[in-house]
Amino acid sequence: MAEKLKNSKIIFVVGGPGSGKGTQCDRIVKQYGYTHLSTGDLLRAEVSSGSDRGKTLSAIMERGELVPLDTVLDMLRDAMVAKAAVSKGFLIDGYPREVKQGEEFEKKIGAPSLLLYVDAGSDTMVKRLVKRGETSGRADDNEETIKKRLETYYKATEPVIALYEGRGIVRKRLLRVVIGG
Ligand SMILES: Nc1ncnc2c1ncn2[C@H]1C[C@H](O)[C@@H](COP(=O)(O)OP(=O)(O)OP(=O)(O)O)O1
Ligand SMILES: Nc1nc2c(ncn2[C@@H]2O[C@H](COP(=O)(O)OP(=O)(O)O)[C@@H](O)[C@H]2O)c(=O)[nH]1
Ligand SMILES: [Mg+2]
Repeated sequence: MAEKLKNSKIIFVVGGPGSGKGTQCDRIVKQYGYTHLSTGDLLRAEVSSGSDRGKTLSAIMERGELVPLDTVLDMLRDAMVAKAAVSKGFLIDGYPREVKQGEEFEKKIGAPSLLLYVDAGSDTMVKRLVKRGETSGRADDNEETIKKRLETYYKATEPVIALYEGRGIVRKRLLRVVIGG
């Protein structure tokens, strides 16, 4: 376990593509001052760096698939360690994406105190992502990749929510009720 992260408060933020994870995290940061780390953003930063590793990652992301667990967990841990001294707590957005990711995170870093489940229907998610794609410049915000991302989400990520529900630490936010749309 990373020694520096031993006493950190950890909140997992899980939800489908376009469900509003990033939007909710921004609000929580404003209110509570937590540190927001999005695995998607960390991966996109690696892609932008033009490294060989970034090229491999980019191809996987454009297919709407999950990148290898070790890659994403190493990146996430480095980012957390870098902020450990100044952070009141971590909002981990987009991780775990599969049950195994949760298990490995707990072995190497620690247990979450909460899982925030950002829920939205698939029609809503698709609509938002297509709209976001008009300006986001993200290679995966196109209809074909969006479809694949949704499939990956329902198959690999939904079981994560059931796992933590069993522990009684899931909180659900119905965004349509909170903000509308
Ligand atoms: N924890 C992870 N494990 C494996 N692959 C990941 C992980 N996080 C992100 N990725 C990869 C696969 C995703 O399709 C891609 C983009 O992730 P992300 O930015 O979280 O987009 P998303 O489709 O879940 O939601 P959104 O675009 O709404 O933020 O990066
Ligand atoms: N109408 C509406 N749009 C939202 C809401 N939350 C997020 N969005 C929009 O939906 C898109 C995806 O949101 P984002 O926070 O990036 O979701 P993420 O992919 O889960 O991180 C963005 O264009 C947001 O502006 C909401 O509650 N209502
Ligand atoms: Mg996001």
